[in-house]
Amino acid sequence: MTAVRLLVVTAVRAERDAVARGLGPAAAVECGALPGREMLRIDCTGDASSERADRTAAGQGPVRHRQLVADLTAGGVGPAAAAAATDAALTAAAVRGDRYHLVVSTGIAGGFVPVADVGSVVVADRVIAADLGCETPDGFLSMDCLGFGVSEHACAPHLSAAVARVLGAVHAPVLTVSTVTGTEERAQRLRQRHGAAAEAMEGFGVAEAAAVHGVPLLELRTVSNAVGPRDRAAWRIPDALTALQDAFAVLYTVLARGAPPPYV
Ligand SMILES: O=C(O)c1cccc(C(=O)CC[C@H]2O[C@@H](n3cnc4c(=O)[nH]cnc43)[C@H](O)[C@@H]2O)c1
Repeated sequence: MTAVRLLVVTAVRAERDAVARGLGPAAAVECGALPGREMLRIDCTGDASSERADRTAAGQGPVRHRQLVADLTAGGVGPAAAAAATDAALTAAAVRGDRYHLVVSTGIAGGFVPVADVGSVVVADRVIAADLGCETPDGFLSMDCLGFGVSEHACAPHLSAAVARVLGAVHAPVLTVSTVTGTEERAQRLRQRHGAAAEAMEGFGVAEAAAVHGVPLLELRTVSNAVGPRDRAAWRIPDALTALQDAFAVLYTVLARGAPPPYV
């Protein structure tokens, strides 16, 4: 079976480590693929995942798992940091002649309640740069309206739909913002303009780099807070990190046992 090579980009280490726990139990090793950047590598097909295959297949005969090698990086908060980290990793892989099959942008997010409640999982069908453009008296003009490029990227349609189905997740647009929404007014404006399920700060940056390299994209978010008036005390970050870990355990089975790459 073809080995799947995966690049996972989070904003912070707590998210990266939750992903590593979900993809485990194989140990993550520092692979130092890039100067000045930490990269964890997990080969999910070691002895430990053979045990997992045995558990999964108990009483059903042997189930073969595709080899899955995941590189995990915490690229920083915001679309610029995310784009830089993703491009660096994709360029290094291309130079090594060892290209990735899939890039996953992931972490916690704000949810547009009730489409995505706190504690829920969102898999993007597309990522939208929601505050990159021009504010005018007649409304917001996006990058494509201005003729400066695109303002959204599609995620791998079949894969993202399959992952959402298996996870029981919301499958809808995820916004990328440089400024976290902190008022009901802006939340309503974004809700009406895009019909999105969640907002976060990195997806579009990851997507821009992935598009340049021609690598398919997934964005998977777990909801730690409602989009709207700032209420830090209501954030459920530990729960969202646990949900992220659980979601990646499921993603592992989809990638290791579902349709092989190329992802479409
Ligand atoms: O201190 C605050 O009030 C505050 C409010 C919202 C977000 C933050 C962050 O530090 C979030 C940064 C981090 O988490 C993702 N995230 C989570 N929830 C949201 C959200 O509602 N809107 C945008 N981003 C969110 C984001 O991707 C960043 O990586 C602090």
